[in-house]
Amino acid sequence: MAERWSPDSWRAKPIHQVPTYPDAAALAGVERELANFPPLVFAGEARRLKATLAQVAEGKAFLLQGGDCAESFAEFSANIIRDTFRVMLQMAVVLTYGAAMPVVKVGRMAGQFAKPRSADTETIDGVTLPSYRGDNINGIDFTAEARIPDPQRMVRAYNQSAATLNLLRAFAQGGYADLHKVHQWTLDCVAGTLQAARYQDLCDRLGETLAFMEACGLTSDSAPQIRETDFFTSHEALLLPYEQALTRVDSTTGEWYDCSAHMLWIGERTRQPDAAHVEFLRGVRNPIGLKIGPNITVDTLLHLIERLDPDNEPGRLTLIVRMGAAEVPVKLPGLVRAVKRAGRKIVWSCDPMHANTIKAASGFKTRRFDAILAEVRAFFEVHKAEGSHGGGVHFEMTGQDVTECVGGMTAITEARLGDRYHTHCDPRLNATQALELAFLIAEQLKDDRIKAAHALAG
Ligand SMILES: O=C[C@H](O)[C@H](O)COP(=O)(O)O
Ligand SMILES: C=C(OP(=O)(O)O)C(=O)O
Repeated sequence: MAERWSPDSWRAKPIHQVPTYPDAAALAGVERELANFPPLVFAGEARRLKATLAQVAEGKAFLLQGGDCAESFAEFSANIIRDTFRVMLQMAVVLTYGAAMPVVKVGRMAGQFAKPRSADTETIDGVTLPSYRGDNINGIDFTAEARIPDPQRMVRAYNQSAATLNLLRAFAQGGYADLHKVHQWTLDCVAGTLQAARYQDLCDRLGETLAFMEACGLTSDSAPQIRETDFFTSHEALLLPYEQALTRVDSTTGEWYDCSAHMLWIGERTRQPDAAHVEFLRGVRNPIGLKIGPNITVDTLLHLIERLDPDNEPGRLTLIVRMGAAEVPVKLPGLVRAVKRAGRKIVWSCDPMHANTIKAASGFKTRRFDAILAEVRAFFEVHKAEGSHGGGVHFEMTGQDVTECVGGMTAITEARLGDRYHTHCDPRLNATQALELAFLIAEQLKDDRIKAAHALAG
């Protein structure tokens, strides 16, 4: 018999990585308040994303998921939102050329606030305080007061998410994403780099293609995808009181949707099959992601897939692999084979960020561009060898000119990390690095595509 689910059934399960709020009544008050707020997304949009991800699962589309490691109240402005959106549009154009298939754009935006941490506490100069867990939970300042979980922060995160989503919708549908404007998406901080030159070259070719299509009668009026795009939002569904409060019954289908974002994912640290986060997400009908690290076994993975996607619904489940380049060739093939043998229609995506975090001598957390690229390459190699579709990538990145990851063509060195290190948690690719990575991935996808076509032609 199917196990009963309700938006609060997670409360009876063991839970990891959640804060203890000192004032339970204040928390309950905020949960009631949020439950009365309008949903941030509506179910039909989440279903549209699921249908698009089904195309990815079938090998007919490619997923680009990216954005901040942790959104923050301090770094909240129209320019920051616009710049991340712009660099994602640029990456999508580059990847569309390489993969020769539609690119599904999903931002880690408009809700990506809560962070799982390796340790519950942090010690600086002999003082130990609770870890910072994201702006919707506590403050980043290293003071005892800032680190106390405050439920009012959820209300502020909701409002910031609503404003962010509003702007993203306007950009995506209001003319900014028109393919005739591709030249204008280049950010000032990227201008003058090799990536900018390569991108301009691509734009020129795209301009000629658009002119040709117009001459054939295919205009923005007859093909709206030329003047607007779909842009979806996602975040880790970590802070369950917030997620539950935004979970609503869809009036058209009678099904439950978590209306805080189109797509939600379960992190590597909270994917225990019988614990709260899996319990919560198994019951909502959004497309969902599951992060998997090198220690997952075939049995656990198949058990999790069964729990999260019992109907084997294409587009429902995206497995986001984050193992590190060295582990991918060892651990991933067996998982891909088992999933294939089980007939599961899932999306495979590569997160080359989370198993590649290191500490620089200066103390900054960083990631090496080469290690990130090596993991992406290893991921696609495995899928090619297994005859499966490496369907997407998942990056922590920003449109800002930060110096948080080392390497890439503009050669950010460890010594320069302190110049513009603004992340609230993990190091992000800057706009130039993100675009460079998109070009390198596009080259590989194009190469694989051409080789596959030749092989088919005999
Ligand atoms: O983004 C992911 C995690 O929140 C992050 O890697 C944890 O960082 P920590 O190891 O500093 O806690
Ligand atoms: C915490 C994250 O990832 P993971 O669960 O893979 O460590 C994240 O993507 O922010």
